[in-house]
Order: sequence, then C-alpha cells, then structure tokens
Amino acid sequence: MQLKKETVRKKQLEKLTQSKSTWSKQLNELCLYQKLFALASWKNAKMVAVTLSSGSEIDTKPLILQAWLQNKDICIPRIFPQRQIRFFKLEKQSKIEKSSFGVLQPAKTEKEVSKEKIELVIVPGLAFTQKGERIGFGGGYYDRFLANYHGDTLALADPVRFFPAAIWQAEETDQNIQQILTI
Ligand SMILES: Nc1nc2c(c(=O)[nH]1)N(C=O)[C@@H](CNc1ccc(C(=O)N[C@@H](CCC(=O)O)C(=O)O)cc1)CN2
Ligand SMILES: Nc1ncnc2c1ncn2[C@@H]1O[C@H](COP(=O)(O)OP(=O)(O)OP(=O)(O)O)[C@@H](O)[C@H]1O
Repeated sequence: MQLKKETVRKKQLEKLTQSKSTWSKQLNELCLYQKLFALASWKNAKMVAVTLSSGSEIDTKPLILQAWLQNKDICIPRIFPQRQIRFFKLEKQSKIEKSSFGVLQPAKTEKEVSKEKIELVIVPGLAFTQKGERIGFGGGYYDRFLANYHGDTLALADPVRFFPAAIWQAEETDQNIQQILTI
C-alpha cells in the first residue's frame, strides 16, 4: 500500500500525541540511548548534530548531556529562508529562541558549525523504515541538508515511529538515513 507522505504524517502526528507522555515512551527512549552510546559512530564523533526536541519527539536532552559528559560538542539547527538549516554550537549559555513553527532553535548570534565539521547527525522524524526512509514535519529541511553531507547519519525510532517497510510513496529528493536504531 503506497500512501501519500502527507497522509502518513497526519496519522503519525495523532499516534505520537497519544504516546507523548507515557512511561513506555520514556522506557523506549532509555533503551535507544543505551544502544546509541554503544555505537562506534557515537563513540568516534566529536561534533554531533541533534535537535532541541519538544512535544512528542524523542527527547534529545539526555543525548546532549551525555555528549557533554563525554567531552563531545553538540550543534543544533536553525532554519533559514529557502527551507535551509544551518547548525550552531550549543553551549551552556547559548541563547535559544522559538522558530515560527514552534521548534526551539539557537539565536543567529551563536557560533556556526560548518557541515564538514559535523561527524554525526541524529535526524529527527515522525516515521522511519528499516532501510532508512524517513518522514519529517514536511519542510524538507533535512533532505536538503543531507543531500551534500558526508558524515554519519542515524535516527532513533521507537515502535510508534518504526515501519518494517515504507507504506508511503518515496520522493526523488528523499535522503535515506544510514542507520535506524530500534528497540
Ligand atoms: N526539534 C526539532 N527541531 C527542528 C526540526 C525537527 O524536526 N525537530 N526540523 C526538521 O526538519 C527543522 C525545522 N522543521 C520545520 C518543519 C516544517 C516547518 C513548517 O513551516 N511547516 C509548515 C508546513 C510544511 C508544508 O507542508 O509546507 C507549517 O506547518 O506551516 C518548519 C520547520 C529544524 N529544527
Ligand atoms: N533537495 C531538495 N530540493 C528541492 N526540494 C526539496 C529537496 N528536498 C526536499 N524537497 C521538497 O521539500 C518538500 C518537503 O519534503 P519532505 O516531505 O520530504 O519533508 P520532510 O523530510 O518530512 O521534512 P523535514 O526534513 O523538514 O523534517 C517536498 O515537497 C520535497 O519535494
């Protein structure tokens, strides 16, 4: 069954809202973090790109704290015109704002990190498949960013976000994620 991405996105948003503040979401997250921290791509990365999560997204705060404990650097995206994202170093004193869409992002006065310096991107999303196909919020921001990115990419998929195979139609611009961590 090949649905439109938009259809699956809406369904996923409903499902994710329901599981938002449950114990099982948190338990799944803990399990995913532990798997992540054991990976070579995590261990070897000095500069890791993550989002500042909110709402029903996988909570990224424990990742950020663990990275800092391990002396890694974190950078977070800010949105720009033409549906672009650029990453800025997250520091303890960084100024954080809310974008028009409602996601948290760094102020543009923070220090920008060039694409070449980012060794691992942890990609957010609403749905992922085993093969690394992905549905996000629909801005195409990560597809554009990843199109000419050469480091490692991975995503954390709890059971609500995970599909063995795509039930949606892929687009030519879709960028697959290298590794999907599941429970
Ligand atoms: N926490 C977090 N931060 C993130 C992302 C994310 O998924 N999670 N992003 C991941 O990419 C980027 C922001 N993503 C965005 C995605 C959509 C729209 C947006 O304007 N959406 C339109 C509808 C899109 C359309 O159909 O054209 C809207 O709701 O008006 C804005 C930002 C960067 N920061
Ligand atoms: N490299 C690109 N160049 C031009 N258009 C693109 C590119 N990548 C994606 N798009 C377009 O952007 C729109 C949104 O893409 P898509 O539905 O894949 O977003 P998403 O991956 O779910 O969102 P996000 O990455 O922001 O979380 C689509 O119409 C897609 O064709």
